[in-house]
Amino acid sequence: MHRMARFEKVSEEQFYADLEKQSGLCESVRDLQIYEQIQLPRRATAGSAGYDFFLPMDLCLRPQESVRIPSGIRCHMQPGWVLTLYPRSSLGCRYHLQLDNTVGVIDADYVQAKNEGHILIQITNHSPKGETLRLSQGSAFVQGVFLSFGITEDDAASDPRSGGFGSTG
Ligand SMILES: O=c1ccn([C@H]2C[C@H](O)[C@@H](COP(=O)(O)OP(=O)(O)OP(=O)(O)O)O2)c(=O)[nH]1
Repeated sequence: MHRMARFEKVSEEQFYADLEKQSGLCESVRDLQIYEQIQLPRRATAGSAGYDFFLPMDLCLRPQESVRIPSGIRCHMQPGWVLTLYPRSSLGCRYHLQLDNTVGVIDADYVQAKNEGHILIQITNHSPKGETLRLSQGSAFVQGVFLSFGITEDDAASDPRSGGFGSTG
């Protein structure tokens, strides 16, 4: 097994700055000191591929509602690796919970971005039965899998990354 990455929390300032931008979330957590309780992603079993990401706050998501969740997490990776994010199967099956970008792609150089590489996770509750999704703080809600990748023989990309979500055009 390759050991090529390290999760850590973003700074408290960065976490709350990104949280402030999410009006729906902020109402309920403004006065709570949730930064201290953020947990690093972890695997549930010795053979799991997925690192569970835990909710930094309680979540109530009505049918067809979306939210961008600041995970509080950044990830250092060695070159040649990418972290991919997917819904947990249990939530996908019951609520058809989806990442709005279908799969999250966290690049190794994102950790150097101006926002400290803060991993943001945008999800929508597509419940076919019109159920509201309620999860409490600390619940696992998505999973991250590390993948290795190759590049083309004539690849010459050299620009540094400064942001995410469309920052490179
Ligand atoms: O669910 C996600 C997906 C991406 N990102 C961050 C990490 C990633 O490295 C960066 C850029 O993502 P991506 O390359 O998928 O988006 P893009 O629209 O192509 O943006 P860019 O031009 O910044 O590469 O945004 C997240 O925080 N959460």
